[in-house]
Amino acid sequence: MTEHAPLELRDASLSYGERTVWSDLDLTLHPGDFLTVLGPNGSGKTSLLRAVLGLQPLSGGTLSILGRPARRGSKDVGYIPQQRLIDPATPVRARDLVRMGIDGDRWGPGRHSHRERVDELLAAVGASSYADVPLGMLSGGEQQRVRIAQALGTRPGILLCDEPLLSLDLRHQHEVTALIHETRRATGTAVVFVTHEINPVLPWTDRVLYLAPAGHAIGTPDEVLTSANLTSLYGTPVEVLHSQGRVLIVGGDEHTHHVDEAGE
Ligand SMILES: Nc1ncnc2c1ncn2[C@@H]1O[C@H](COP(=O)(O)OP(=O)(O)OP(=O)(O)O)[C@@H](O)[C@H]1O
Repeated sequence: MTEHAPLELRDASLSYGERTVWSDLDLTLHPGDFLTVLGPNGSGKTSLLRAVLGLQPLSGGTLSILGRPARRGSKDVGYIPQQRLIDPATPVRARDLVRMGIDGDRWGPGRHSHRERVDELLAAVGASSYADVPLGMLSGGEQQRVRIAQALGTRPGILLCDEPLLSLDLRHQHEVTALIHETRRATGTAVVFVTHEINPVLPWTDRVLYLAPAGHAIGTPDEVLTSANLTSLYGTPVEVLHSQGRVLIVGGDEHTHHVDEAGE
């Protein structure tokens, strides 16, 4: 039996009406791969996630997940949304949210058989001690851990992360990215991580997909993040600087490359 890749795109393109967001995209993710998706506002990063989630059809080419077409609600795809703080008044507890990741969005009393799995998922993300606390009372970093546990509920082959670090401080950014890295090592889940800031995920990134108005580039961070490459992708001078293991991109659409507060 052939092993199917968690994600395969062949000659893929995505358009909204007349506007083509990206095209000629060829990409194969293997189990455990960590792909970081970068690009300026409007370059189609979210659209790529929506295509993998089965919410947005391609306008050309093919996309398959473990050998099957993308499908809305697929248990093969886990999704961690952008960090949004939850209403402090919500009665939903951490363990309820994680159970919804296993059950789908069905409410009602938890099925007893899932209790162990929920406990296991909460423990894997270090959230056992606040399993019964309402979500709205947790810190942003704690909420994001619970969302990771929820996304892993169905043991997905691919984990989509949509800027999950927004509004987290540096320590929590590091904890969340390290957790996602450990998860893909332990479970073989391939990771697609959309972000405006490469540095928090640079240590874990196997390959970068850089989407830009003039095209895209795929390769290791060293291959893709060069002044020559980005200058050609943006069509305007861009300089890539390296300092103490961090990457700083100057020029292009500068405001899309936040320099985190660790920068000197
Ligand atoms: N449903 C839609 N109908 C028409 N155009 C759309 C739709 N969704 C997105 N677009 C357009 O497609 C382009 C890509 O949008 P997308 O949200 O994928 O970019 P992005 O890289 O995620 O941007 P950002 O970094 O700002 O989140 C944008 O120009 C956007 O306006």
